[in-house]
Amino acid sequence: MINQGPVITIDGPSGAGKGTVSQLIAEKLGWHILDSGALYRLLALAVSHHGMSSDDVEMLKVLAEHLDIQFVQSEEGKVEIILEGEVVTQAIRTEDVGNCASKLAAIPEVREGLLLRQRAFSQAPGLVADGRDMGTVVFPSAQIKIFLTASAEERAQRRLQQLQQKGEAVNLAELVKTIKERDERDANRAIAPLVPAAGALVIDSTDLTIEQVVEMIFAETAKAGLV
Ligand SMILES: Nc1ncnc2c1ncn2[C@@H]1O[C@H](COP(=O)(O)OP(=O)(O)O)[C@@H](O)[C@H]1O
Ligand SMILES: Nc1ccn([C@@H]2O[C@H](COP(=O)(O)OP(=O)(O)O)[C@@H](O)[C@H]2O)c(=O)n1
Repeated sequence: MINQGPVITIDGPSGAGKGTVSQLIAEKLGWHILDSGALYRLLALAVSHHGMSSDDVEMLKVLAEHLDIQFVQSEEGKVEIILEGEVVTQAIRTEDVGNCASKLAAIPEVREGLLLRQRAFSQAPGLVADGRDMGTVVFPSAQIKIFLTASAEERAQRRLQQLQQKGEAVNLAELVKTIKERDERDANRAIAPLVPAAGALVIDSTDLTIEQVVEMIFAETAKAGLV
């Protein structure tokens, strides 16, 4: 792998705060960001748009390799996600798309198809990569590896608020159930299961604020001499 600058990987289960924290760290450092979950979500949406079967794994691999995606940064710093010419920034964030993404993510050919695309995000001055296997598979030589977690109940509560703000009708018991199902699938799949990378700093954010988590990761970055 060509090293295009330092990489911070932030892996962990759904709702642990990875996306929020990655964004804040990337802004603070002026580095690039990879939201790898968005790639799995985009693939899920494309499969549904094209009416494809998830049994045809070779076709899924081809689609993953060639999916027409753009991450476009607006002047206000907001990122719009475009799939095959259509703005899907909001459309990929539904629970349905997330569940479908989680199922596709267990297919080895899908992960293989997305691997090089993810590595291509590693560009100077540096990258903050958010996902499940960033430190274990995609960027094994990352300078800093974080495993961010929180209790399933806390994560479901956070997700509830997030979805309610977007006007999506969900209930807490249902969310706890799907979060646990997703944890189970992520942790037990044969390929790239969700586990802390060797040497990762494990942060349990259940009783921490977003700012406290950001500070802890920033302190690691400073300790490693990257800022
Ligand atoms: N440490 C924290 N304390 C409280 N709420 C948090 C914390 N970290 C994240 N959140 C909130 O939880 C929700 C889910 O966070 P998100 O970054 O989307 O998680 P992930 O990317 O791990 O799925 C967001 O609404 C976010 O503001
Ligand atoms: N690097 C990654 C990122 C996401 N995923 C999968 O893709 C799904 C969507 O990722 P996400 O981070 O956007 O979603 P949430 O689980 O936070 O809702 C997850 O449920 C994972 O199963 C993965 O397997 N590997």
